[in-house]
Amino acid sequence: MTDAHTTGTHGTGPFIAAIDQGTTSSRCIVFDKDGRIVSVDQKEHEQIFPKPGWVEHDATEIWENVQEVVAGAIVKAGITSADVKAIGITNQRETTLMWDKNTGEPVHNALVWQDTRTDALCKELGRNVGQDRFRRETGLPLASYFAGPKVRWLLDNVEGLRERAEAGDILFGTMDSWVIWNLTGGTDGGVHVTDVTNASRTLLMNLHTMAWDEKILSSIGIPAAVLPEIRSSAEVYGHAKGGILDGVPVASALGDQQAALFGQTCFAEGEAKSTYGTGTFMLMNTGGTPVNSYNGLLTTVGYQIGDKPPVYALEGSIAVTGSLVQWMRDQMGLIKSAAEIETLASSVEDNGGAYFVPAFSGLFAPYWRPDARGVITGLTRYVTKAHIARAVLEATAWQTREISDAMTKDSGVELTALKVDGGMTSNNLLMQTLADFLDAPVVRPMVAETTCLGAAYAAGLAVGFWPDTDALRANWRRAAEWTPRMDADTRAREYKSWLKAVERTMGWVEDEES
Ligand SMILES: Nc1ncnc2c1ncn2[C@@H]1O[C@H](COP(=O)(O)OP(=O)(O)O)[C@@H](O)[C@H]1O
Ligand SMILES: O=P(O)(O)OC[C@H](O)CO
Repeated sequence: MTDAHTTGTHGTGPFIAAIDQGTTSSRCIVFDKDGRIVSVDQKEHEQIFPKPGWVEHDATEIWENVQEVVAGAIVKAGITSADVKAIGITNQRETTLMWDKNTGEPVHNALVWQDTRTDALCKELGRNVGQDRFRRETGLPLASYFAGPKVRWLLDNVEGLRERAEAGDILFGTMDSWVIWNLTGGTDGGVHVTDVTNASRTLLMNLHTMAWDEKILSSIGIPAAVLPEIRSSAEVYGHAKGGILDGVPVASALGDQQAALFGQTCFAEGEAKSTYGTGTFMLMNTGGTPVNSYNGLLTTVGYQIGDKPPVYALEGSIAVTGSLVQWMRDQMGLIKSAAEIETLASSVEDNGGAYFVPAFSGLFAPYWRPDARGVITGLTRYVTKAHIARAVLEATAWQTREISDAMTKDSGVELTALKVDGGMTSNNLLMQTLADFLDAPVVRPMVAETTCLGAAYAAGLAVGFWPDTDALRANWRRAAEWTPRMDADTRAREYKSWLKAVERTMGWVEDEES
């Protein structure tokens, strides 16, 4: 397992600690009042692939890692719990866990957001209940990506679980709920809560009332007794019990993509960010009313600060971006490190006619097609591995362009600049390609850890560490900017070829296989 240990400039206290429980790792970052990083600790966890399309995490390992990285970050910062005014939580979204509230033991590994085992169940629910109902009430298409069908799968497949759940012994939560419950005492009085952003990814929360939707619960077949209480994203849920941060208020929870929106200070309607990690997620703040999507985006909650009204967002989710680079490294052996893809792709002028659509687990936004699978198209003898490397980077940029087009159609807002963050943004060629394909500037902030920063900001607001969102805006500083250089004809021609390549992915998996 790889661990990252970074210690930045020490500010003067007090501080806010943020925990990011992500898909590949858990990390804890301590921030000072200027939003600067004081210390970081990070630990990866095992990715479990029991069958093709199935992805699981061991939640006990994750909770152990969380405790370790929290202690690591606090020790590296050279501070104590007295210096930490609040803890914020952010997390991989949709990943679904059920555990026994009397023992604290998970009943099964967590089912990860990428897991496609509920495809058939979603089709069945679509036939019985209707796609439109889910879209209308929850803002989401009925897809295996979301938590609700995963809960139903666990209830149907773990022996005796439904009876235990109906008897009130079992709790369900996304990773925010699991971390907060454990942090606040677990079996010794842990609080069972989630926030509006995480709840908005379950297919179970009504987007208009911000409450669990009883009709949907009964149509999926989930007993209300397992559900956490839905709270705002920034308020004190409880206090840490035991551990190095004993007594510190636990004061925020946000899904990681919403946390990045918050950390990028996209507080005004029309402001958008895109985060480039394992997958890529573009979110646009749409203000106080949910905007329906007619172009394959998700309507979701952006954040809610205490008792203020919720702020909504439109989201374009791309399942495979950074993980395609990992695939080139680990499965294909064409590069030795993720960073090497830039050197390889830069050794050629263009893609040599090749297009790579990484529909490895179907296509997410804007298509939502579980039957799609990956293709490399346009191959001739001319094409080298360098052209393929270029096509890999272009795939991320074109998928962003498709989502940006859908956002403009749904919101009426033209993208004037895109704020970016995440591991892939260290790739200059990718960032330039993105500006070229979007025909808009791409800007990266000084603090690239926007996910943790957003959770820290929300926790800090909840305890009065920062007075308001204006104070947070003042901390945002630009570190780099890429401006478009591609001529309009080339862009239009290339986009057309990309869209043709996307068509080739569809319908690969026959109904019964998917
Ligand atoms: N220089 C690079 N060029 C392209 N992709 C990169 C580069 N560096 C890292 N990545 C990709 O970024 C991802 C890691 O980013 P990160 O933001 O830490 O992801 P996550 O939070 O989803 O775990 C990996 O999938 C990796 O392949
Ligand atoms: O943990 P990440 O950064 O891969 O983010 C995962 C997303 O929250 C999935 O919806």
